[in-house]
Amino acid sequence: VLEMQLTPFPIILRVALDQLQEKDQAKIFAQPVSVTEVPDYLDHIKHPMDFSTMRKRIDGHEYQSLDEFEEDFNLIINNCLKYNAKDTYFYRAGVRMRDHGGVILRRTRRETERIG
Ligand SMILES: CCOC(=O)c1ccc2c(c1)NC(=O)[C@@H](C)N2
Repeated sequence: VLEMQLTPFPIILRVALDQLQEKDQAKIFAQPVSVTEVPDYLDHIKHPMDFSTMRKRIDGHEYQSLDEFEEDFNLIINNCLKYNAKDTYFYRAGVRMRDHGGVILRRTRRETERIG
């Protein structure tokens, strides 16, 4: 039986975002990369993204689907893997977040669309 999720969509996204941020204990993905700390960041990264911006987009009802939410998550990861050299702490944190995020987002998608 096709069973759609009864939980409001913004709640589902906030729970997923909280689960992603649990995997960012160092909070390196929590806020926009500081252009004072990293002056050349915006020369390389044309579409910055971070978890606080994603939270604002949830509150502003800017995500119409889980795909759109995942698109911003993938932006965080791909920006990180692009800007940081492979032998850096940041790059390795990006790889780990990509892997953790995949598990969390797959579970969220499965729980949202239940076909019983
Ligand atoms: C206080 C100094 O902070 C940083 O240099 C810094 C802080 C956070 C960062 C970052 C750099 N680079 C990044 O690519 C993303 C993952 N986060």
